[in-house]
Amino acid sequence: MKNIPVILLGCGGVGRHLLQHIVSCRSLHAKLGVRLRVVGVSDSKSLLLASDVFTRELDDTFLNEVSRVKLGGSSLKTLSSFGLVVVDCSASSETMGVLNQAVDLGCCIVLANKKPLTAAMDDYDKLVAHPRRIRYESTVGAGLPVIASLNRILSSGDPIRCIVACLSGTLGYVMSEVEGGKPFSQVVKDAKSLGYTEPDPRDDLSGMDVARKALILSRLLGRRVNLDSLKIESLYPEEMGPNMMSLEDFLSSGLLLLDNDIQERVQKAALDGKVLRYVCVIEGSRTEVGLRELPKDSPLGRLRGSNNILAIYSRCYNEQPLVIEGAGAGNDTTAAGVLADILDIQDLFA
Ligand SMILES: NC(=O)C1=CN([C@@H]2O[C@H](COP(=O)(O)OP(=O)(O)OC[C@H]3O[C@@H](n4cnc5c(N)ncnc54)[C@H](OP(=O)(O)O)[C@@H]3O)[C@@H](O)[C@H]2O)C=CC1
Ligand SMILES: N[C@@H](CC=O)C(=O)O
Repeated sequence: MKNIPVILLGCGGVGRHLLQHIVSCRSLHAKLGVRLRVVGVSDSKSLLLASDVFTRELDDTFLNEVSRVKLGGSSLKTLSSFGLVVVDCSASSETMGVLNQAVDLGCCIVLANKKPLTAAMDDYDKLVAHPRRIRYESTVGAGLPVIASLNRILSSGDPIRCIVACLSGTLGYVMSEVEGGKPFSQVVKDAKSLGYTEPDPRDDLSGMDVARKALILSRLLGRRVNLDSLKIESLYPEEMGPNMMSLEDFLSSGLLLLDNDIQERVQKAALDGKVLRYVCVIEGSRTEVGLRELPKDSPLGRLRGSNNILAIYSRCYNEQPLVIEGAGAGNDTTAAGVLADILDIQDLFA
């Protein structure tokens, strides 16, 4: 039996679901000859570690208790009486230090968190220096096989010319719901409660979350670019940003101020038989993300709900792109993608 020690950073929607998946897949993993030994779990305030991370693990009853405590909105501190793959399911840029140390110690890293991969180029280089030891499939398209497919194309020497994609579950859901006449403010809140948005939905509405995904893909294609070189369209004005307005005020009053503008844009597009989609284009040295008016019956225009779609053009996929489409957000599917990443590096464990 292979033992894979795991430390989980971040135990919110995705992290909690991941723990539940790990516990419920015990018999499946046993058949595969693998055991995921969760030796540590952290939230923003505490780190729970098994008493000896080399020989012990947090047992399943305790992992279920961790999920229950986090579902109830409490801090892991409440369980602190109770010690490798380092799994980052936080949405924080502050995990970079721990991840760097993990790299130095030769640990494996699995990320749902996009921020470490979109930090400065030097930090990125260090993180991905050992490609066999890092997986980050869920950072783009949640559980969809986006990174794996791109890696296969690239490793076969097939140059990727262009990627056109809708990469935000939140913005996909929001745009297709407002088409049906629902107010923008309402559907953004719905997307948050469905687990599609980032902890602060302004990360989605500013285009920043899509830009991070676009940057991860651009860097995967070998481009030495940073976030500030991307063209990004925000759906709200600067004065509603996190530095100027609290999240509570944005959700309760700021969002309402955006309803009319979005409705007008949706109606204007509809007059020409078009719909609005938040699109990412990576072509040559250009990487940009923003709202586009697209024909209703185009592949991107037909996209519904939180689904993502990517069309990849290369020498082999020239006229007809390789298309990847499916659920692109949600705690469950994201956690499943993270779990698959952990299993994907099982060959590195005895
Ligand atoms: N939901 C989705 O559809 C998808 C999400 N992702 C990514 O998954 C990640 C997690 O999302 P989600 O679960 O929804 O977010 P949540 O806000 O629900 O959870 C984030 C967790 O991270 C913890 N945390 C915050 N800062 C730190 C830190 N410095 N060290 C350790 N833990 C920390 C929080 O602690 P506390 O509980 O104390 O606040 C919380 O437990 C995000 O990066 C997101 O972009 C990726 C693809 C799809
Ligand atoms: N907030 C993101 C979640 C996945 O990365 C989205 O809406 O796509």
